[in-house]
Amino acid sequence: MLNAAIRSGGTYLYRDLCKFNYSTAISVCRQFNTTQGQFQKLAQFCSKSILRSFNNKSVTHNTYVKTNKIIMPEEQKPQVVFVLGGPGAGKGTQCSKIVERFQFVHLSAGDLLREERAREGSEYGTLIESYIRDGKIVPVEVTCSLLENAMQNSGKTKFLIDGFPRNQDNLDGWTRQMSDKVDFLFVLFFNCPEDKCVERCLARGQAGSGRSDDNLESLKKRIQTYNNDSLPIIKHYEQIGKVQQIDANPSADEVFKNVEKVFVDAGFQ
Ligand SMILES: Nc1ncnc2c1ncn2[C@@H]1O[C@H](COP(=O)(O)OP(=O)(O)OP(=O)(O)O)[C@@H](O)[C@H]1O
Ligand SMILES: O=c1ccn([C@@H]2O[C@H](COP(=O)(O)O)[C@@H](O)[C@H]2O)c(=O)[nH]1
Repeated sequence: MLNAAIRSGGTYLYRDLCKFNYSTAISVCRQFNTTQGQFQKLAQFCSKSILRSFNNKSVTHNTYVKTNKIIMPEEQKPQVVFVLGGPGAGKGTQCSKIVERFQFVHLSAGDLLREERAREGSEYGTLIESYIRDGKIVPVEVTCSLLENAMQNSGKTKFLIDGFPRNQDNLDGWTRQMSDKVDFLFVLFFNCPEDKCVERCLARGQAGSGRSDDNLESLKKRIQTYNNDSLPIIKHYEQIGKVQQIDANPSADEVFKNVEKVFVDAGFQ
């Protein structure tokens, strides 16, 4: 359809562009060197479908990208921070504080998997439960789709992705499916001694978390998976200068002082 539009040399554009999805429409506009005036005409014509898509996708209407003669509204990609660290390091606790202070959306990959496990009729419920209980990492196709859906459904643009990517399969899958769609900022890494992680998870279990993996047997496996599979991913991001490391040992409020500084230094108010 895109090729047909391009071949038709422009006359096709205003009449039929509204039938395209957002990305195709943008692509056609670029191919036709659409000017700002033409774009406005197009926008009026296609107000029902295209403009609604633009709004959903948080296009910055006042900003125009100028490349040669092409003048198009610039799409603001969602911003993503990955939050990593051992089990019980305090990722979820700190994410709640970041949400309150900086209005990010917190998406815990573990929570999304637990929700999917509990969803009636889910084809992945049994698989997810066996992976979680064994401290193993669920195939990325499942997790990445849950994350992408949650991002789209939120209608927001600043995300903390907590507990992902946890292994090479996660990283490869995310890169394939999501890297072009988002603006990745950095990894927020909570560095916590192993004994402290275990102590916190066991206390959380005893306090009634209801999690099937807050027990010593599952924790041994989770820590092994973390050391073998997740630490190399953190090292990878460190090598490309994308890790903000936080000491997760002190009290939650003390930890947050350092977290807050990272976000302020990154330009968030
Ligand atoms: N800095 C801290 N000092 C003491 N306890 C903490 C601290 N941060 C979190 N906790 C407690 O430790 C437990 C684990 O914290 P949290 O759920 O935030 O960790 P997490 O890294 O998200 O864990 P998981 O990866 O297992 O989901 C919770 O009961 C929480 O209240
Ligand atoms: O990307 C992910 C995130 C989580 N899992 C599985 O869930 C449990 C619990 O995760 P928490 O982050 O501690 O809530 C984890 O041990 C994995 O089994 C996953 O597979 N992929």
